[in-house]
Amino acid sequence: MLELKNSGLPLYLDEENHVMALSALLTYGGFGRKPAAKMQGLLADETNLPMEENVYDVYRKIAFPEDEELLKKNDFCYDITIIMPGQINGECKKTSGHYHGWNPEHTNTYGEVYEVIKGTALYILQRSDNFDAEDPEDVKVDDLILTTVHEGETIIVPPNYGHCSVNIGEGPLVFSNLAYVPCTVNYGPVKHYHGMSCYVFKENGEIRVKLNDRYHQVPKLKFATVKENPALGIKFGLPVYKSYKENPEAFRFLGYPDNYVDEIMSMLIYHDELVTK
Ligand SMILES: O=P(O)(O)OC[C@H]1O[C@](O)(CO)[C@@H](O)[C@@H]1O
Repeated sequence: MLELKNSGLPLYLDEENHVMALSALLTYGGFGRKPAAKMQGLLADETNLPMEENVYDVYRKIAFPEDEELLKKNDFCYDITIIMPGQINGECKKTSGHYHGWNPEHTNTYGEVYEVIKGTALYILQRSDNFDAEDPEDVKVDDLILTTVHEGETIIVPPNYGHCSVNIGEGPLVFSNLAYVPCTVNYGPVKHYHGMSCYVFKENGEIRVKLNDRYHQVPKLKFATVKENPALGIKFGLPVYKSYKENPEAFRFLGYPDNYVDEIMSMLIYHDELVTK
């Protein structure tokens, strides 16, 4: 069993089947699995799909009992996703991809915090101001950023961006999310276009990106990595769970996104090429 030290929590990974074990000191609210069968309609090539093969697991609402009250007060949840290693017909394993819904109290949708505990993540971030258009054919993607996040680093998924997590490393990708519970999730537009605006492949160890031609128009790809922002509780090397516990007020942006959009966007560092390692 490998201790998932970057989480700062007593969590352990079975290195053979990539199932996570939680110490009995922690409570958790449930577990969900997405095998390839449940990813149908989202993958680049679905020929001879290995239906039973696991793509990812999500462990929801992890906490120490003494922290449950604080999480409940802020309406936050801390979950862990494990994306399995490997590819399906060359495409790196990934989550379904979704947008967060609008909320009448805010101009911007909710963001969320993703902390890479083990492995290397590529987050596909795509902004659409009309993702909820009545006719999904009208949906327009205005910005597309492929953001690489290394082990021990954290990204704030910016408000208004649909997001999909891709495992580009060799082993499993383990990441946590700290998110605002009342945030609604919209899968429809991503499903309509058979995935996000691009697909990520690994061929002979090289990462390759292919645009999804079901989208009528895809903006120029941008490539990014991330930087920390202690004012928003994001300090690399300091587990998000711990950072939140020490300074819950720093994470106010999760429930009140409107005043933080520019600051969150400024945490992305742009590059000319995709960062793969
Ligand atoms: O399968 P779903 O619902 O898209 O969830 C995938 C991801 O979304 C989250 O719920 C948060 O955005 C994560 O917990 C998980 O990685």
